[in-house]
Amino acid sequence: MKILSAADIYKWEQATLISQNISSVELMERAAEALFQAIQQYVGERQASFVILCGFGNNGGDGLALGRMLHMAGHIVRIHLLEHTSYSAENEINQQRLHEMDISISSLSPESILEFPAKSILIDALFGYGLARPLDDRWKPLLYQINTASNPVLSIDIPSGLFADKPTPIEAPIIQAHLTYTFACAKLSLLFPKYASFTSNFQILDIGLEKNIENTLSTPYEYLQKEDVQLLIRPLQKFSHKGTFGHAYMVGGRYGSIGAAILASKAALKTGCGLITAYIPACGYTILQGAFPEAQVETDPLDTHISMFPKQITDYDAIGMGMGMGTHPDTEIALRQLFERLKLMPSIPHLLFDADAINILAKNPDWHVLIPPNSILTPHPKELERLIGLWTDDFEKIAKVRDWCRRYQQIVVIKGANTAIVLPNEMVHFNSTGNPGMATGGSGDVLSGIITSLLAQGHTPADAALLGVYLHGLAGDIAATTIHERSITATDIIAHLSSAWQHLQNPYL
Ligand SMILES: NC(=O)C1=CN([C@@H]2O[C@H](COP(=O)(O)OP(=O)(O)OC[C@H]3O[C@@H](n4cnc5c(N)ncnc54)[C@H](OP(=O)(O)O)[C@@H]3O)[C@@H](O)[C@H]2O)[C@H](O)CC1
Ligand SMILES: [K+]
Repeated sequence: MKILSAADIYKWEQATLISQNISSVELMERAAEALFQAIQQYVGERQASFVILCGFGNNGGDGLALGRMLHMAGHIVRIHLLEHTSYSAENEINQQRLHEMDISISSLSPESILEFPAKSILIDALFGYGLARPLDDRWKPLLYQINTASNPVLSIDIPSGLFADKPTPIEAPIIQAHLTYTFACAKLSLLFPKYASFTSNFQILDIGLEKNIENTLSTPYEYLQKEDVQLLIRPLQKFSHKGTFGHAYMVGGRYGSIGAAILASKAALKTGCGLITAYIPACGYTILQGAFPEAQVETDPLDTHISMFPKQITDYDAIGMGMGMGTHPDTEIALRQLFERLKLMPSIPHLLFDADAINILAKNPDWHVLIPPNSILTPHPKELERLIGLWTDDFEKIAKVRDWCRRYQQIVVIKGANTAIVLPNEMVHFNSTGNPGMATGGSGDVLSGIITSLLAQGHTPADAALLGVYLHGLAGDIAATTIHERSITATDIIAHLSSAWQHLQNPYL
């Protein structure tokens, strides 16, 4: 699914009105109907109480129309409307519809002192994507009352005060929504860690905007969903043997963190590659063989860390390296020598660099040009910062990574909530699966194993990164259905990979 700018969503909306021959009030009614259905689901069977805070534009219009529908369904509804010199036409029509039904509207100003009945749900319909500049300090008292109330806050389209597609200064007043119902497509700001306190959760509501028109709007940003990744799966063949599914080589571990290599290797096998060989320092031999009999194990001549890469390393289909590897100077030299060898080879395996492999690369900026094109780097935010330097906001971070990927023709997977996969063509895919419980030690090692496995199975690097990230998040989401998010471990993610495959390949789920 595309992630569009506010300007493009407006174009999409206007072109839909013409192509479907409907009025903007009818489209607003459709949007309110979608909101109403979603909120009915949120409250369940019970009668609920709502306080709807409406602005003077179409975001406010949505709130007014929703208020009418909730009232008609028997809920207790209080509607507040910002006093203003002029309202949008659709807003006025919806005010009129409420008057005709004798549903009262109270006035609201930035100075209002409000009382929210206990257990009522607050609906934020103050500003949507029409926000033209950050809200000024005059709005602070009103937004403070909403943000500090114990009531749940549901935002319509976007938390009021937040720009959809450009940086918002976080010292400006912004609604802190528990859940945002956003129309037609995801918005960039809903996906960025910097705004997480305003947008902890969101749900996309389909309001029937014309698909053909969406296809004409171009954007470098995509929201990665099930239907996108299903297209990337390579089918299993009846006459397959273990060689068909590729041989992955997992390089990592040092004294004290052999577990990282075990997790990555297990995840690789569970994702479906035919064979895996782990290359670890000698101290890990017994541990790895004991923990994981399916793996083949090769060891470095040194006991504590990796000091060389064996000659045959280039015989494998894919190599994932760096998990728990450490940055010992010997390891650094070994990596440099590997690059020299790769340069001389006519064809090389697909490569994934994680954790300490990235830290070594960050320490040596002159090596960046040596990383073979189409390699995958999977940094967490701190590793990314070491690699590309600081950024002032998430928009700049993404711009810097896009620049990096184009310049070096590499794929960067920025790990975190809504992991972003940035491709050499500068497309950015934000993942839709995963949960906070996955921010746990070893989760990244599992992701490296999954992606390396998909590379070994013959997926292109871009497909392996997209499918791998989605699958990893999905396994975590399925784990969270039976294990509390706080208790999810990396091993649980591996244990649920099989269900994630089943879910992904089942069209009815
Ligand atoms: N996506 C869709 O297809 C649909 C979306 N809908 C809803 O419409 C809103 C967008 O509505 P719009 O009227 O364009 O804008 P807003 O309601 O967000 O607000 C616009 C008014 O706010 C004023 N404004 C802007 N910035 C500020 C500020 N910092 N302080 C005070 N006032 C501000 C602006 O006036 P200015 O001239 O002063 O800029 C506008 O008057 C969208 O988010 C959806 O909720 C449709 O209902 C259905 C289809
Ligand atoms: K809003």
